[in-house]
Amino acid sequence: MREEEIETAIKVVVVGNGAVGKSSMIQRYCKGVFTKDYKKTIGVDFLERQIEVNNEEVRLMLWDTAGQEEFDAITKAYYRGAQACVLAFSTVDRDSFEAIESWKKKVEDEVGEIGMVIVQNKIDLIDDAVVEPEEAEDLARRLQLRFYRTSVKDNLNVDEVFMYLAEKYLFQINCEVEEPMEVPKVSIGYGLLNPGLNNHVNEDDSKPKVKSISKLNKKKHKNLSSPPDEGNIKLRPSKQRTRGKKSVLQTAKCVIL
Ligand SMILES: Nc1nc2c(ncn2[C@@H]2O[C@H](COP(=O)(O)OP(=O)(O)OP(=O)(O)O)[C@@H](O)[C@H]2O)c(=O)[nH]1
Repeated sequence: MREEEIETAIKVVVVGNGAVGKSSMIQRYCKGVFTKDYKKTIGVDFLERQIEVNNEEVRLMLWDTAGQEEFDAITKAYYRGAQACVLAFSTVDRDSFEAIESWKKKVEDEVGEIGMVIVQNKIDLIDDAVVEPEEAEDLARRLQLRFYRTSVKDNLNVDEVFMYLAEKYLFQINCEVEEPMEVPKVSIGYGLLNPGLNNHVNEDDSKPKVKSISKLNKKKHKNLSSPPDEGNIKLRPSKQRTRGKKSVLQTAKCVIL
């Protein structure tokens, strides 16, 4: 098989307290839109986007999970098979910041150690911030995770978050892609120093391929081998997601932090 025929599929779960902007982030990234309306996610939702990383086609499957504890039993079943994770909190919600570690644990309890990133969203509301910049940076340092500040509203740093996770994952499975961006694990001041970066919506640029699965509509979800209440969610992307081409997912040989 020629190398260019191989396509990688990465399951990314986006977790964090309610209303931190998880759904908005995924919608922004996959559809290029932002809406001010808040519609609580019930259970899980799913979108995907195909991107190119280091000349390699990568299909990102982004799983949007409900932030409310009442949905924990449902959402954690969907963590299984995840290869990367966004831990999100909001600039204007102290509780959401303090919950980051417990979100990390919830995901790791299901899937073990995977590539993760901490995201402080709603940085456009920095004037009303309830988390000191150093606190967030300290947390990221302590957990040894890359840290991004984003504004989904202003489309700031959203692409960078997912690109980082994709590059990190490719590095892990191929051991030949360079670790992205030679910056410390805490990527601070990014959005603040360069507020013009990516602050516009341009759907044509990204030409995302979007496939949505309505909330809790499991039957339509071709990626599942069994419904979540059976507690046995498995991704089978090789044929489904790669149109019959072999996935490189099984070829993992090395791990980096
Ligand atoms: N100002 C500002 N508002 C944002 C931003 N991102 C999201 N929001 C708003 O925050 C609210 C909650 O966003 P959602 O994306 O629904 O939050 P969620 O984390 O998916 O919430 P749950 O489904 O309850 O878990 C919405 O009103 C969004 O418009 C941002 O970057 N800046």
